[in-house]
Amino acid sequence: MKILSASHIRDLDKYTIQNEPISSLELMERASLSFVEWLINKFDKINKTIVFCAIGNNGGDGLAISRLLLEREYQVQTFILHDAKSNPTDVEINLKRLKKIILVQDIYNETDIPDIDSDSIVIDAIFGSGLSRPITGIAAQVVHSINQSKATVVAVDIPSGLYVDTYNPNTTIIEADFTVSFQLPKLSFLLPQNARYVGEWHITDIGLHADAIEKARTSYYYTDASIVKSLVKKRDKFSHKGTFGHALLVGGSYGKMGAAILATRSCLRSGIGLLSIHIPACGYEILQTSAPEAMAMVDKEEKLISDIDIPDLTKYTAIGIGPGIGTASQTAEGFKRLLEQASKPLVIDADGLNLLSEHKEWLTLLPEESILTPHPKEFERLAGKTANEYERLDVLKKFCSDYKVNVVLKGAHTAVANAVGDIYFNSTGNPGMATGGSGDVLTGIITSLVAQSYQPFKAAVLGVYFHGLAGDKAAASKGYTALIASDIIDCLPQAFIEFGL
Ligand SMILES: NC(=O)C1=CN([C@@H]2O[C@H](COP(=O)(O)OP(=O)(O)OC[C@H]3O[C@@H](n4cnc5c(N)ncnc54)[C@H](O)[C@@H]3O)[C@@H](O)[C@H]2O)[C@@H](O)CC1
Ligand SMILES: [K+]
Repeated sequence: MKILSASHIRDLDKYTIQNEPISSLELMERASLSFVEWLINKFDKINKTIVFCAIGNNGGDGLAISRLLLEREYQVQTFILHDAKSNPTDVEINLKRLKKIILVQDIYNETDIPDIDSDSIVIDAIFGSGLSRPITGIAAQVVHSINQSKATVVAVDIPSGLYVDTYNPNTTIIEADFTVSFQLPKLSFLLPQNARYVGEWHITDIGLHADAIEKARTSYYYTDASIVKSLVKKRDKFSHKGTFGHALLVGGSYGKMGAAILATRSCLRSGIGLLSIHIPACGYEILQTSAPEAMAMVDKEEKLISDIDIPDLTKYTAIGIGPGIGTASQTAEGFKRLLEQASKPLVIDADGLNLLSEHKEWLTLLPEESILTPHPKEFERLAGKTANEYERLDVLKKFCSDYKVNVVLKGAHTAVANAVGDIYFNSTGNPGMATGGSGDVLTGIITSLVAQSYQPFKAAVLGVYFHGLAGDKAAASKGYTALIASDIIDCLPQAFIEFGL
């Protein structure tokens, strides 16, 4: 799915109205109906809904939603905030329609704000995608009352106060339990700093024109099943193991062989033809017993990786380095030599990233299209601190463009960025995956896909998606608390099978 800016959304709206064609009033009705259907489907029992509307189109949705709920015999109380001057026509019409059935209560000042029962559902239709400045005055007081209440809060399109795609330094923002948004996800939903405002978010299809969505230009995408289907390559019956590449993984040190093993096993489970792994001598038996399918090469050092003295690097179709290597000075030297010798993109994780942060001058040695997979803290060490997550996206784009690399910025909606400024946010995964070894598993998957000749950026997007999907399948049987990294590997087969792979 595409992620569009506030102005693109307005254009999409206009295009649909002109070309479907449909009146703006009808479009508002369709959006409101999709919200009501979601609401009724979600909650078995609805005691009472309290709808707060302002007088923009988001408020218009709220008025239409109130009427549609009343027609379905739900108990509804609707309040309208008189904050702005003039009402758009569609809002006027919806207000008149609603006033024929119930008394719509006005909010002019603080004493007009109702008490909010804890067992009610509050529908936030105060401001939507048209919000252009921080919320102040009576609207701010209403937002605070809603946030202080114990009621379940459902936001229409976007929590009031949040901007679609830019940072709002003002914190007068609705803290919704659920956000039901129209047609496409909004950038702000995907940034962890907004999780407390957005809650659990859902998208409803309101039939905005497909041609306009297709034509809209954006650099932000939400990696869903349809994007994944368009990127994966099926195996044909004449393929042999040479078709699926030969990967090299460099990992492990004394006490951290587990990281190398996890990357090895996930690489094997992601379709690699052949896998060699360079490990410290102490890891030889561990590796040969736990992953007999991989070929082991040992370092001259017993406990760590030093000289990654690999005769012919060109025979490997991808090289992954980092899991469990540590940051000892001999390892740093070996790592630097590998950077100098490698001509194909590298996949770099964990201590590989720490070594890069300690030696930023090595960043220019990275082969083009290499993939770096940092956590936010690791990224901060590489690229510097930012004031907020919107600014971090700009830094992410600049970093990728400066060094001509791909970065997988790990988090709840992992962001995969490339050198031309595209960012794909992932849709799979769960909190159970925040556990030791999960990142090593991801390194193995991405290395495997690059080795199978997926273009590195696509390999990263797909690797992140399948890693999350396998994690979701693991969580379905193990739950979030008990989930460990090996469970993700065990569920990779199911994740690939789901896409006919
Ligand atoms: N995008 C779509 O396809 C559709 C959008 N609809 C609804 O329309 C919404 C967007 O409507 P609008 O653009 O009218 O804007 P909003 O309803 O989001 O409200 C903004 C209105 O308040 C004013 N305003 C902005 N910031 C303010 C502030 N801090 N304090 C007071 N007033 C402020 C603006 O001038 C504007 O009139 C969407 O969020 C959605 O709910 C739906 O009705 C139909 C389909
Ligand atoms: K809203």
